[in-house]
Amino acid sequence: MKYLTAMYISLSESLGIYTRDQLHELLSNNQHSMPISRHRAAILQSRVFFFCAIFAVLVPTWSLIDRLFLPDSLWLELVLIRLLSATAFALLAWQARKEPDLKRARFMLAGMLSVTPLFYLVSNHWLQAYELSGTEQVIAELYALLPFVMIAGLTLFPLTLKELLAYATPMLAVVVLSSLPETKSDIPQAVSTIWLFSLILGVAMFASLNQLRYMLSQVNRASYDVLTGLLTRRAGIEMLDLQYRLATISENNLSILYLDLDHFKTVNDVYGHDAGDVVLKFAAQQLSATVRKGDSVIRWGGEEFIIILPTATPDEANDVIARVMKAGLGSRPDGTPVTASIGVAEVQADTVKDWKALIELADHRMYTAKTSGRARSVGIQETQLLWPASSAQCIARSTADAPATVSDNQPEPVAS
Ligand SMILES: Nc1nc2c(ncn2[C@@H]2O[C@H](COP(=O)(O)OP(=O)(O)OP(=O)(O)O)[C@@H](O)[C@H]2O)c(=O)[nH]1
Repeated sequence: MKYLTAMYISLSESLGIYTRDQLHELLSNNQHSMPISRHRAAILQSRVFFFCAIFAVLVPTWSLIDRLFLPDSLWLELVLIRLLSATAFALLAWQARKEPDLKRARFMLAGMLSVTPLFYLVSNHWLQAYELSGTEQVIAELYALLPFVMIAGLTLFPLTLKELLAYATPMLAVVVLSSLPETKSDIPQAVSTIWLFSLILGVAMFASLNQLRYMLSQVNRASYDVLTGLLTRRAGIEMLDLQYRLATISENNLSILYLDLDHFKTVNDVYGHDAGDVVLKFAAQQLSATVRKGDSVIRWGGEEFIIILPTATPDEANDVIARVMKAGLGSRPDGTPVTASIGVAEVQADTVKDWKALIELADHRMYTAKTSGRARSVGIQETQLLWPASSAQCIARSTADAPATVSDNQPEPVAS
């Protein structure tokens, strides 16, 4: 038992699994965030493209070798399936160049991994019908390596355990079926083939999971802001681009809120950067907790946030603002509420040409909210005062009255 526990620990460490979530991320893609799914789709599709393009050329080219060493009738049969396989690979390569999409990527990979076992089953059937010897025999033996090559190829794709099992099981079935011993003397050969295949499969799964783990850590690092846990600007741009395109294609609305915390600099200046961090972190948590599941909150800059609200109408965007108000953004170290100026823009009423124009518009409206006295939102037609006018004035006053510097040992901000 001790030995098994030690093995489990060392396996978890080598796969970088330290939390339950990390384990779930490796088991299935249910908990993968949008940036991860997008990156994985892009990697899978680009690799499927690469290998299918190579196989589309290599598979028919190999028939020159068959031509030299195999009987004519067998060569003709093999050419036929080589051409069919090459066509399938070329089609897959062509499809894999389309926009990355996880469903499509998995489908392409399944296609790629099925062509070779099918090719192997048919070629094996034909090869068995001939009495081959010498060089012919050697060439025939090379065909038997095809499933091993394919299973080893899994190492090149960052896959979850569920996907690996789904892809590997049919291949394992093909190998078991084609190795079934006809006589007692064939048993050792069959066992060693299946054993070798299982070993390579185990190593391939480990390598694939390791690659997924590495990809997850890289994407998470680039996509999530360390302080707030929100999407970084870089990941946010990808999300905006995607959501804008989805809204245009589906003719749905898309609203965005551009929030900038008011007089935030003074928190840093007066109470120190650490206190500023606490205020920022709390405000970010409040925003995340307020939005719906499909919405995204981005840390756009220092104390600037963008909330993407797919399909939201202006009324629904106002509902989100009302929820933000109800939850509050926390308090500054002096007890005054954290307020924000918000610019609202939307795809349908604001006729914009792309997501950049949408952001510019929301930014412009946020700036209008700032210059109109802060603590309010500005949309296409309306301006709403969100916090009582006294809040913003009070903050402005306290900013002016605040001592020049205060030690870092200030009371932490209190959630409102
Ligand atoms: N503590 C902390 N401060 C940050 C962080 N990122 C940016 N800031 C600070 O946020 C402040 C932003 O200040 P300004 O853009 O001048 O705006 P403001 O004081 O909020 O005033 P208005 O936006 O005009 O209401 C700067 O002092 C930055 O140093 C961060 O990660 N942590």
